[in-house]
Amino acid sequence: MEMVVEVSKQAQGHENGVVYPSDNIMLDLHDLKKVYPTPKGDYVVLEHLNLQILKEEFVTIIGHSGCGKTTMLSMIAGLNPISDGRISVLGNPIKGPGPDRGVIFQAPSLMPWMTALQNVKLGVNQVFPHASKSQRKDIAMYYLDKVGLEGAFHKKANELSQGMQQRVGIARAFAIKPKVLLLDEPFGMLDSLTRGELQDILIEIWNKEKITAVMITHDVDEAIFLADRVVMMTSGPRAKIGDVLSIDFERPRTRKSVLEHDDYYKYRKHLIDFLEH
Ligand SMILES: Nc1ncnc2c1ncn2[C@@H]1O[C@H](COP(=O)(O)OP(=O)(O)OP(=O)(O)O)[C@@H](O)[C@H]1O
Repeated sequence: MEMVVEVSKQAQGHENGVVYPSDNIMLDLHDLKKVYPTPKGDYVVLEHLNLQILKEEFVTIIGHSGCGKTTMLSMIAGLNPISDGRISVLGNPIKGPGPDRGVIFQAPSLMPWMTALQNVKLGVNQVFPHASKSQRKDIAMYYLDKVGLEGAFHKKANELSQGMQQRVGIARAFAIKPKVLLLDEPFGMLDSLTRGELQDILIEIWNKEKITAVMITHDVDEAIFLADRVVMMTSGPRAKIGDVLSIDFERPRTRKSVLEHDDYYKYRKHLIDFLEH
């Protein structure tokens, strides 16, 4: 990724020795801390966590189970209070959830009695209250079409397979046109074929919409295939960013081209070595 360095010191972000011009930074996590009170006393999950994510970047997050990945993502989403430090979107500290950040969870939590279209329209109606009814419907249909659900607009959510429900979840998140998309193991419960299909759909829409994506995954291959950078978290308590790996494969990528690339096993080894130590 090309770095512009001719900016004043004050307007720069610093991370792992890399300097980013501030107008290129979408998300800034600064000295972030999270403490959960427990019956045995305070549990410090995250401490001194610093991470900057660039506009239009796709970042994947890996780390051992329980290190605090979901905690970090839910704090970015504004759904989990920050104990100390700061999270900013385009330089503005977040104060809670907002339509600038869309979230996709492992289970999409749709309204089961509503159709796919109605589920997507729920978010669209909230975010675009001044658009006409037909404009809002068009937005919802556009994204349902993009995720391959053109024939299932009027199916109730509880009549859809898990993979189809997650497609609705993806459509719903993109339809509110967020600046940042936050994904918490979105394909964790799906079979590998569906998982691959949805990865392709996700990348296609992300690429077209030019938004920033932050995705937690336990799958090292998925982390490499999707990301511009893979962020590795240390094990808790007091977890922080342990290492960051830039994935320099050209886009668009195919699984075949990635697997056949000379650097693929080097990247893979780097991530596995981190997780094993
Ligand atoms: N509300 C809470 N109160 C107390 N402790 C919590 C709370 N939520 C999470 N934790 C603890 O904080 C730690 C981090 O949890 P978190 O779910 O963020 O980890 P994770 O890395 O996303 O895990 P996984 O990969 O298994 O999903 C865990 O030890 C968890 O038990």
